[in-house]
This record gives sequence, structure tokens and C-alpha cells, in this order.
Amino acid sequence: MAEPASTNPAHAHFESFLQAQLCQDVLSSFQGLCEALGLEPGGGLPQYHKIKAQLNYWSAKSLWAKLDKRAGQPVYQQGRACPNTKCLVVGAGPCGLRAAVELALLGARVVLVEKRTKFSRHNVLHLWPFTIHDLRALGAKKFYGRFCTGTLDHISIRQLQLLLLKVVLLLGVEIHWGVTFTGLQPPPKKGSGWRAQLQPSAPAQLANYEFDVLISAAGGKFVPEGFTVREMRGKLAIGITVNFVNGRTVEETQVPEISGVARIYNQSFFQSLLKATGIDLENIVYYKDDTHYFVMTAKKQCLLRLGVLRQDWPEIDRLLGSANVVPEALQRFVRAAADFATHGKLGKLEFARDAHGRPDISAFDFTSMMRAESAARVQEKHGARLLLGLVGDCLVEPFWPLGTGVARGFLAAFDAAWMVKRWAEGAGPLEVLAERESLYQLLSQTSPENMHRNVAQYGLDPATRYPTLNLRAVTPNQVRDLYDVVAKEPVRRNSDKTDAGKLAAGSAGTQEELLRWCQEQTVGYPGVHVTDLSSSWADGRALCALVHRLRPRLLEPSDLQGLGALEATAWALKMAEHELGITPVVSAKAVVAGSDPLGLIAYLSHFHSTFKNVPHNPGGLEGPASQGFPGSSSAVLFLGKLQRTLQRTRAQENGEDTGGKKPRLEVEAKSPSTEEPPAPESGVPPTPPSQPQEAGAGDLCALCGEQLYILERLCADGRFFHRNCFRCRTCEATLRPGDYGQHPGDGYFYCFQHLPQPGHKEDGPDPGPKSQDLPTPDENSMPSGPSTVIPQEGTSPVPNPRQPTRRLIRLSSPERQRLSSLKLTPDPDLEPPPKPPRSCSALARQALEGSFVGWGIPVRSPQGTCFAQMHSPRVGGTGISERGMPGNGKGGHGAQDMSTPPFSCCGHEGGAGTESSLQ
Ligand SMILES: NC(=O)C1=CN([C@@H]2O[C@H](COP(=O)(O)OP(=O)(O)OC[C@H]3O[C@@H](n4cnc5c(N)ncnc54)[C@H](OP(=O)(O)O)[C@@H]3O)[C@@H](O)[C@H]2O)C=CC1
Repeated sequence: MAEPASTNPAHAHFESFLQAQLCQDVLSSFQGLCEALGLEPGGGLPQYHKIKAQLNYWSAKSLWAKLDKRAGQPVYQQGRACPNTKCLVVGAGPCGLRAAVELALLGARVVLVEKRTKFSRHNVLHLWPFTIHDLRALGAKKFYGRFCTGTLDHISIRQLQLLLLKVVLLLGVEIHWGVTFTGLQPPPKKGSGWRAQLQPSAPAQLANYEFDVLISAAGGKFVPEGFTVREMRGKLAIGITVNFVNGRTVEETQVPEISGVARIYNQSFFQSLLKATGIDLENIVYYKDDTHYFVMTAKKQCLLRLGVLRQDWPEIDRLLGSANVVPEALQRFVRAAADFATHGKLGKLEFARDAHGRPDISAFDFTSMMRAESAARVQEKHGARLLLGLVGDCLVEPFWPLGTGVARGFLAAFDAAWMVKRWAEGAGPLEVLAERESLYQLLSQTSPENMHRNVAQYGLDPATRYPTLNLRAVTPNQVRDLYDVVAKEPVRRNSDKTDAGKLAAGSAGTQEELLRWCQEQTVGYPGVHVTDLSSSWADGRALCALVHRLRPRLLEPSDLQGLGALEATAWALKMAEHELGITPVVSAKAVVAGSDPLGLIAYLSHFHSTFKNVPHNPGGLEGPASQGFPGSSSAVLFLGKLQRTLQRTRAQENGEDTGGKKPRLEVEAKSPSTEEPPAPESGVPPTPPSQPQEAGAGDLCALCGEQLYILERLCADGRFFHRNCFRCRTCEATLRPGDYGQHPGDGYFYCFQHLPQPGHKEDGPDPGPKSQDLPTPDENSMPSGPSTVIPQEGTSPVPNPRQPTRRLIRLSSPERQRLSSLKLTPDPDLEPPPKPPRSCSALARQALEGSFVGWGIPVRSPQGTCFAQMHSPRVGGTGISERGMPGNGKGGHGAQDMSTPPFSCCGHEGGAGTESSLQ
């Protein structure tokens, strides 16, 4: 029996809200709902509970049941996990909205800014099973009845945004439209917080909003300053997307989708297409949602031949720039391709319109993909810390044919929200960053196959999603460069105590506070009596005590007696760098000589700012008093550990037998460096990139020659560098403590991965660009020089540490070969895909089971011999694979054929393929 129509106006608003299909309608119906209920939108979780309490009729209750189930997961602690956390989310794309949902469920205050004013992107996204489950659990079906009906595993971007927008509004997220985030406003003084610079100028409430977490989900075009972005280039690949109006007629409904068909699997289709239309494609996909959406990879020569491109420019931007694309020819091109692929059954193919009212067609280059080097950072100024995280395309641009975009985008959103939870729990900045980077390492390897099978259990906790989770894969000492204590005030060397006071105030509160903290940490250690921030540290004992207090288990028990001040200080600096992630901004010699007072204060400030929130535990950070209780015998033991380790190391260096027991620290630091500048060896060219300067003696970075403020310093090999200048000579990745080495031959620094081995053929004074490492010039796309730094527009060629840096990654020969053999490249970061099956039959089984889904079956068979039957076309005539091959409910093998990863199978690959190539 039909329910009687409700007379409650709130019910009507709520129903409109559920059904709204335009962003403006969602917002206005929600506003109407809030007004009817006497609520102010953006009120956080309490607002959700109030709405729920007042709307308890059947239609609403089924939605509340879903949202309550999610919100009731223990990880959210009933919305009290982050009660004092204030977040700003930039970008209302699918990933920004998804992150906002999680932050709201944690009980954080969430404000979101989006520069657009409507959702207009029709393009259709492939969904992994977990994303489908996740969205269903958030009530997707209530908001969008057609959501993933049957075996459909995709949704248009705007529909996805719409349904997530509804969720975030209900959860009390405050949203500002038409507002662009342009940068951060650091706190002007102690006691104030971080704010956003916005355009156009925002209302006072938003302009004055102080937040401690910034999540950037602003898409691939915007990465906040401070983050470094890598660019990965492959062989030229021109993608074309087009959306046609979906009139939802019976005929249109009956046209089968094309989950994806690639040339290598269906040559006859592409040959017929070429013959009939002159169109030469590598692959094509057709999805149906609000629109008929086609995406294809076109060959450049055919675009030139058909007059779509006017001229063949070597620069991709110019090649695909609006001045070089003929719109009418492009329209003819896509119409013909779509018509051919669907046997003309879609009728007249009227173009859907984009945000500007133009036909929704886009030709784009996916030769290049961006990836942030780190997923998070912490900035601190005047004692106010800001946690910054990236999610979505802002973090990693997806390689679209792999269909990874939104799935990995959601994973990153979860991981970022988990990071915020850890932050709110009081975990130290380096710990939080290290965990986040550990998770980030996993992201690009994820596929539906190598994640937990039970998608229903997926939650915020990474352990529910990643089976091979190691939150300590990256250690705190490796992320210290992501923790940025902002010192805007120029701090000059050789300046007076006033400057020292400013420095201390900028990083660790007042000098008095710093001194008090140091005294607390070192109290009870025999022979250690800290009374100041200079001479008390000259004998090295106080520094060793401080390090030991924070990491009691670093050294073997022994006796300190007889250890020199310089050695002890050098050891403390080295241990702090490797074990605690404290950047050595001062040299041992300067500490002992007292010649760099500001450097010492800055250095101690790093300890303070990193560990000040750790409750004072006389047993040290690592555990109970038994591990090293200052003031007790264990403190004496500690001081002894140091000497014994040094003695053993010296003995080893002298070739003496140490009884087979290798001191632990020896691995990390072979000899205690006293930070003396090394004397240039004869026959060795000048130590690059500049002559060593005595640590502590200069204000300039040894690499870029620019002003180097103390808090930006990194000391290595007796020279000072900007942290962001200190990069691997080969790959240019920022070098992290404990993860770099200096090559004795050329004197350059390298990450461990690229540190040349002794005797390596490239060993030599100055290898310079190595031709074998340089990409082969290749169809407009491969860089032709050595690893290149591409400065952002308007910046100098020297990377600005505060600006995102775009860098080309120089590919090794095998990588290059691999890429050039592909039209569609695998995942941009070149991490190995899941190990493919070793036999044809295993492959066939897995493919049919959908266990190599995503977009890429890691096999290749140009002749189609190996998979001829399994991959044979099912749709008559065109030979295009229909979605849903037998037994494959996950999108059909066609969806997997879009990429041509560098694998072959059972030697059927026509020469190149061998069994071993499956490794
Ligand atoms: N064409 C396609 O097929 C596209 C597909 N996607 C898919 O969507 C997935 C999720 O993308 P997601 O990471 O959420 O990013 P999105 O690009 O979807 O969303 C980012 C949003 O933030 C806006 N924005 C950008 N800069 C700012 C700023 N400074 N201040 C405020 N707002 C800003 C963007 O506007 P604007 O766009 O105007 O810059 C955009 O609306 C991707 O993985 C990909 O799969 C994403 C983009 C395009």
C-alpha cells in the first residue's frame, strides 16, 4: 500500500536533496532542509545527529542505518577521535570529498574550498570492487539509483561528486564554492594559527579560519608549495575523450558497452576501422552513464592525416594546443570512431556540453604523469604545527587506461585521514610522517588482487586494506626533511644574542624554554650538567646524554672514560641523524669549540620541537627504566656504551679482530666523522659541487650558493646544504638521513639505489651524462638530455625549496626499452606489477577469474596466438569484446586489455616472449 504523502516540509526538502542531480539543487535543497529543521549547515557531526533525530521516517532511516554503520566503526571512536582537529580540504573532486567524509566521521572540523561552482565532468571512472562497496555503504544507491547496477563498475565523475557531496553535507562539512586556495598564511606570532590565502577574498569567517591540517585534493594541476613533484614521461600517447548525449532510449540502452579493447588483442577490428574511416587507434573504451562516454588512444599520424592536427610539432603542448587542433575535424573523428564501434546504433551522436557549453571533447597527452615525492609534510612556525597531506591526482596522477585513479585516490584519502587520526592522538611529527610515507610506498603497487579480499572489512585502519602492511617501512629519520620549521626571519651568523633569541623563539619557544627542556632530558647523567646552550655541550657528554635519553638502546654497554669530546659529539650527531632524524645543522668541531652558538641552538631546537610533546620518561622513548634510566646505573652504562662502540669501530678500521661481533652502528656510520672538511685527494677533481667549506663557517649552500639559514641547513661531509638542494646526483631525489652515500671517487652524494659500486664502469672523476642512461629520442616525447630540472614558470632554474619542482626522471636502459616497446605504459613509477602467472593456462584462469583486473593483463601477444580463444571478440561483426566475459563479473577481460605491459607468456610473444620474461 502506498505511503501517505508527508506534510512535513523537511521531508520534502530531504527527498529533493536525495534526488537532486545538479550541484546547485543539492545545495539549495540542503539549505531548505536545514532551515526547516532550524539548523546551520556545516555544524559537524552534531548537525548530522540533529538531522537524523528530526527525520526519522522510513526513507531517511534507511540512509541513517548505512551512515551509522560506518560511523559506528571503532576507529572513529564515536566521532571523538579528532575532536580538536581543524582541517581545510582543498578541492571537491571525488578524492577531496571522500577525504572530507572520513575526517568528519573522525569528529574533526572540516572546511572545504572548491574553485568551481558546479559539477560538470561527464567522464566516466572505473571503480574497483572496494570502491563500489564503499560507496554503497555510504548510501550511493539512495542518492543515485543507477549506481553500479548489475555488473557495471563505473560512474561519471559528476555523479560520484554529487553523491559524495550529499554525504559530506549531511556529516556537517562546511563548503565554500568558487573559492580558490592560493597558499598558506603562516601564523604571524606565537599563539596564532595557520590560515589560507584565498581568492577571491573570502568572508571573514573563512579568512580567519585557523587550521592545523591541510588536505590538498586539488587535482593534478595544483600541488601546494613545499612538495616536490616528479614527472614521468613515456612514449607519446594521445588520449581523446568524448561525451555524447544519452537520450536513454531503448535502442541506446541495448548498445553494449566496450570495457576496453586494445589493438594487440583485436587487430581485425582496428584494421577494419582504419579501412572504413582512416582512423588509426590503439584502443577504445565505451561506457554508458549520464552520457555515452568514449575514450580512445589515437595515433598521431592519423590525426595529422585526417586534419585533426594542423602540424606535427615536437613539443606535445604545442602539438595538442588549441591552436593546432581543428575542432570540426576532431568532432568528425570522434563521431566516426564512436559510430563504427557501436555499429551506428547510438543514432545521431549529439555532443554533450562541457562546463563552458562547448562539445565535451578533449584531446590530451598522457605521455606525462606527475607524482609527488612525498604524501605529507609538517610545517611549524611560532610553535604552531601544520600537517599537510596530498590525496587524489594531487598525489599521483593515474595512468588512465589502468583505471586506477579513483580507487587509489580513495585509498590515499583513507590513508591521509588515518594520518590525521594519528596526529590527533599525539604521535610525533616524524612518526606520523614516516607512517604516511610507509603507506604511500604501497599505493602504487595496489591492485584489487593484492589487497585484502574482503572488501566489506575495508576501513580507515590501513591494516584492514593492505595485507602487507609495514608502517615502519620508512623510518622517522628518513622523513626529517618533510618536517619544516619555518624560519622566515633571516638568521645571520656571527650575530649577537638577540638573533639567537629570535631563532630559538622561532623554533623552540624561548631559549629559556629550550634550556629547561634540555636540562630535564639530561638530568641525572653522570658528568652532565647543562647550565647553558653553549659551553655545557662542549665535552660531548650532554649531547650523548640527550640522544641516549631519546633512544636508550643505541649502543653496547661499556665505559665512557677516555672518550674525546670531538668523538663523542660526532657520534651524537651521527646517531641523532640516523636514529632520530635530527638534521645535523652544526659540526662536531663547532660544538666543541663553541664557535657556532646559533647553530647549536638551532640544532637543539630541532630536538625540542620534535620531542617536546613526548612525555618525560626517564627511561627514554623506547621504554621502561631498565633500558637506560638516567641517574641510575644504566646512565653510566650508556656513557660506556659509547666508548666501547668507538673502540670496536676503531679496532675494525685498523683491521683488528673484534671477535666477530659487529657493532650495530658501524653499519650506519663507519667512522665517527668529526665533520672536518676532507682534504682533496690528488687526482680527484674538485669535490663537487663546490669546495668544501668548514661546517659552520658559511652562510651559503655548498650546492646552489644561495643564502642558507641555519634552520634550513643540512651538514654532510663538512659542508652545508639546503635540505632541498641535497639530492642524489643520478635521480635527483632529495636525500634523506641514513639513505645516502658519498662516492669516494667522484665525491658526489647519491641515494643508496644509485650509489655507484666501486669498480663500476661509470666510476670516475666526473662521469657526466651517460649516454646509455639517457632516453632515446623518441617520437617527441623522451627527454634527450640528462636528468632535467624543469623550473616552474617564473622560477629560477635552481629548485626553490618552497616551490613544487617538476623533474624528469631519467630512465635506465631496460626501463626505457620497456617503455618504448609499449604504446601504453604501465604504472608511472615503474614499480613492478603483481607477478603474473607463469603459464598460459594459469593466465587464462586468472584472467577469467578477473584476478588480473584493473586495466592490464600483464601479458602481451601481438599475434593473439596465446590468447586467441580466450580473448577472442564476442560481439559479432566488430569483434569488440563485450563486457563480462564468461565468469568475469568484474568488467570483462576487455577492460584489462588497454595496457600492454612488458610481459609475455609461454614464449608466444613472437620472439621476445619467454618464460623468464614473466618474472
Ligand atoms: N578528465 C577526466 O577524466 C578526469 C578524471 N579525474 C579522475 O578523478 C579522480 C579524482 O580526482 P581528484 O584527485 O579528486 O581531483 P579532481 O581534479 O577531480 O578535483 C579537484 C578539484 O579541485 C579544484 N581545484 C583545483 N585547484 C584548486 C584550488 N587551488 N583551490 C580550490 N579548488 C581547486 C579543481 O578545479 P579545476 O578542475 O577547475 O582545476 C577540481 O574541481 C582522478 O583520479 C581521476 O581518475 C580527474 C580529473 C579529470
